Amino acid sequence: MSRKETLYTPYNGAVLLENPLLNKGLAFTEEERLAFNLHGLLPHNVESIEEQTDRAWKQFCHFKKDISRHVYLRNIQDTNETLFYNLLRTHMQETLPIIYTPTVGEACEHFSEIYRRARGLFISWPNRHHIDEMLQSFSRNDIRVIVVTDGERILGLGDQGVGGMGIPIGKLSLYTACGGIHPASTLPIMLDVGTNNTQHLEDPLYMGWRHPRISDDEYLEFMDMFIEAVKTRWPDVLLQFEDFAQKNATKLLNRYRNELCCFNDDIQGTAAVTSGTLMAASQVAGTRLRDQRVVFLGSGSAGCGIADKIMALMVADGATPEQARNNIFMIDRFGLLTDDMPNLLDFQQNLVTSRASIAHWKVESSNISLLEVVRNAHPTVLIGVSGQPGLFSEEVVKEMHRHCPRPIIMPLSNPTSRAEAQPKDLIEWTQGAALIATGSPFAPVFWQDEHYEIAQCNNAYIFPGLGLGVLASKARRVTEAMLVTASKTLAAHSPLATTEKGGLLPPVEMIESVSRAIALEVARVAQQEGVAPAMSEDALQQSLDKTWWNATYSAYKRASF
Ligand SMILES: O=C([O-])CC(=O)C(=O)O
Ligand SMILES: [Mg+2]
Repeated sequence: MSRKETLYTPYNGAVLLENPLLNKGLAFTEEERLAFNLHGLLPHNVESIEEQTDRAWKQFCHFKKDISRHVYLRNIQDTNETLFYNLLRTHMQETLPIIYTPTVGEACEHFSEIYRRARGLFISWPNRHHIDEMLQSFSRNDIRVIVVTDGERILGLGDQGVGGMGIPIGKLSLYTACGGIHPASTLPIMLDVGTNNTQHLEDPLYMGWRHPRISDDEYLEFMDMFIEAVKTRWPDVLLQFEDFAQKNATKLLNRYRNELCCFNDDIQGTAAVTSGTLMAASQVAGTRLRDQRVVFLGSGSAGCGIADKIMALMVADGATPEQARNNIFMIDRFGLLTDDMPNLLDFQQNLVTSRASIAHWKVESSNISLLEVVRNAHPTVLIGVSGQPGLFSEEVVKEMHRHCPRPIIMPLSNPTSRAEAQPKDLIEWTQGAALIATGSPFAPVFWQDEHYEIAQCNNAYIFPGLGLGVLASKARRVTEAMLVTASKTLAAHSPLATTEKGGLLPPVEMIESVSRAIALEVARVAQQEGVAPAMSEDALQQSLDKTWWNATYSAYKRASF
């Protein structure tokens, strides 16, 4: 952990209090108040960060609605970031669902209503010829992590236009709260290329560019301009793509993955956390990963990203590529994806089921439903990435359980309102046998005197640690092997798999320590893969400690401009 250093700043008086990265509020000491002309601007008492956190926590509890709590927390973030992160770290379980999934979804939908103060960069299509200037004039030089969205597929809530900015802000809060990345080195970016959401377009309060979305070649040109500008301004930055529409997500990742250090969280982060959870669940169920039969409901870029990753892991676990392929079943709204279907998307081609291999199945029509797949394929794992609530019905789940003693069921769609099933129903329908992981947080289930922790299989278990590992090792790329090691490290921290108690994944209070473990492994693999400079183990540890930011105040001394 880094020691507190003295910070030299030229700012003083009200300007110092106005800067959320520098403001300490009542925690400015007597000497600092004198040196920085703060006397008179603050109430008399000097407080510790613990006292400030206590007050903030009481105020937080005073708000009853989640969205009001979100607005309150965001306000602290925009006034005093150190306090914000100390509050988050002190009350992780209560604050994470407010600042992140699920409440961040509501915050995106109501962004223009709840907006208070600017944060990050808004780059709109009409300003596309000034992207370089916008980045160059951005006041902080040492940006090391960017999360960017164009707001087109916000969680399972669709196109939120400029409101999508809530997601990069929320994700970066977790980079700091869970991954120890200094808040001054993070930057949320919203690429405003319009919106096709008529409700927003017609809303007089809507704050974004009021125009239908730019698409196709024009859109790609805009993205190219943005990426070029980022590469010029911050060539070593880690860029995370977040909540882009399915039609663009894979395309953009493939277009830029060799251009700069980047990854797509919905494709790769979700795949990594799901594979890690599946490894842990397989261990609990007493089965091998290579023997799982996995049904996906939802065949978009996220579902296919997970499927690709699981297939690769099955092969690493001893299956032949064909065996692995035959144990994966992808379903979209037209039913099971089969090799005779027209209009398959690029990333689906490798995942379709061959008609020949299922010729013996008993089905009613050529569109094979989820229930029919479950009846015929006898899956051991059911993964939901459909954005459609309730599709893991009682009939489907009971049918699955008839052929599988410990069904692994993951309704991953976010936010809570989009989950494919409610954990309490899954427990009841399977008489407590289901191993469950959801995308959004769910309370534990009590059923027949037993207590079941519900794991939150959310990419929040991966990206903060991945980011920390990339920064500490100075990695230039995010490779698949780095993501695999993140999954394995997460699985190794599963309470249920290692101690037979608790949930499939560690509680959120432990994300911080899990992130550190993931960071170390990611950094080691980055070196092995040759995408990070060689470093001794000691140097690596030191770099990790140095990168880690604690939410405590530095001592301030005056600097001249
Ligand atoms: O934000 C989350 O909670 C997980 C995620 O990336 C998504 O659902 O798009
Ligand atoms: Mg996302």
